[in-house]
Amino acid sequence: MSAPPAPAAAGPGTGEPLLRVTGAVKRFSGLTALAGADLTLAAGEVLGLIGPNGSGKTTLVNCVSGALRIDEGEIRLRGRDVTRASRARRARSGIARTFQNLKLFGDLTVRENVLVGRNASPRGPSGGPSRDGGAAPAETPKDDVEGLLRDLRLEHVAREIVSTLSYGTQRRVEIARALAGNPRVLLLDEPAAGLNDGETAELKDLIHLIRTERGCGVLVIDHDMNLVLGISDRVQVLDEGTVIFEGEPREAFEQPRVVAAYLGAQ
Ligand SMILES: Nc1ncnc2c1ncn2[C@@H]1O[C@H](COP(=O)(O)OP(=O)(O)OP(=O)(O)O)[C@@H](O)[C@H]1O
Repeated sequence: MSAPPAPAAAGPGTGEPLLRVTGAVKRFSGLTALAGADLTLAAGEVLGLIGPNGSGKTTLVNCVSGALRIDEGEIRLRGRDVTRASRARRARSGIARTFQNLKLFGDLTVRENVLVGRNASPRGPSGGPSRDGGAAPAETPKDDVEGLLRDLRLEHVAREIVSTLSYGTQRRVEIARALAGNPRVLLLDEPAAGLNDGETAELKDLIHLIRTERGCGVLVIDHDMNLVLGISDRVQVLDEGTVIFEGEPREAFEQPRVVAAYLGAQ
C-alpha cells in the first residue's frame, strides 16, 4: 500500500480510542432504530458489527458517517466531538465509507472514480462532479492514486468505464475510492454482498492489508459470518438497536442471547 500507516495512538487524549460512540439513540418517527448503542474502534483494528436484519447496523454506520444525526448520545473521533459535525467535516476528519449498494460514478473510469475520493469529495455521486466537472485538480498527488490502483489490483482496468466491469471489481473500486482520501476510519457496509467465494477471499486479504499497512480502524458489517468472524479482532452484536455482546468473534455465538436474537429474527 502506498500511504504511510496512521499513528497507533488514536487522538490527542490518552487512552481515547480512534472512534467512540456513546449511548447513540436514533428514532425514525415511532421506531427506535438505535436505543443507546455504544461502539469503540481503535487504529489498526477490525471490528465486526453483526446482528439480525433490522437490528440497526446500517443506521449506526450512517450516524457515524454523518448521513444521519443521532437524537441522543455522542460521537468522538480521536477525542474530538463530531456529534453535530456535517458529513463533509467528518469526511475531512478521516471517516470514509462504502455502501450496501454500490454508489460509483458508472460513466467515469476507474481512475476518475478514485480521483474523486482522493479529492475527499464528501458529496457522493448525486452531488459529485460530472465528466467535464474536473474530478482531479492539479494538486492531486497522482502517485498515491496509482499506488492504490496497484494495491487493489485495478491498474489493468484503470481506464475502463466502471459500469462495464464485473460487480466484484466495482466493489474494489469503491473501496479504493474510500481509501483515496487517506481515511483513519473505514466503514464497510456489506462489502461481500454479491461477491463469489474467490472474490470474498480476496476481500479478506484486502481488509487485512488496509488494517496493517494503512493503520485504519475498519468497521465491517456483513451477513457473511465466515468473513466477519474470520477477519475481525472483535465483534459487537446489535439487537433492536442495543449492543448485546462485545468481545472475541469466536465467543459471539456461544452467547444464548446472541443465538436467540438470530433465531428470533427468522
Ligand atoms: N430511513 C428510515 N426510515 C424509517 N425507518 C428506518 C430508516 N432506516 C432504517 N429504518 C428502520 O430502522 C431499523 C434498523 O434498520 P437498519 O437498516 O439500520 O438495520 P440493519 O441491522 O442494517 O438491517 P439489515 O441487516 O437488514 O441491513 C429497521 O427497523 C429499519 O426498518
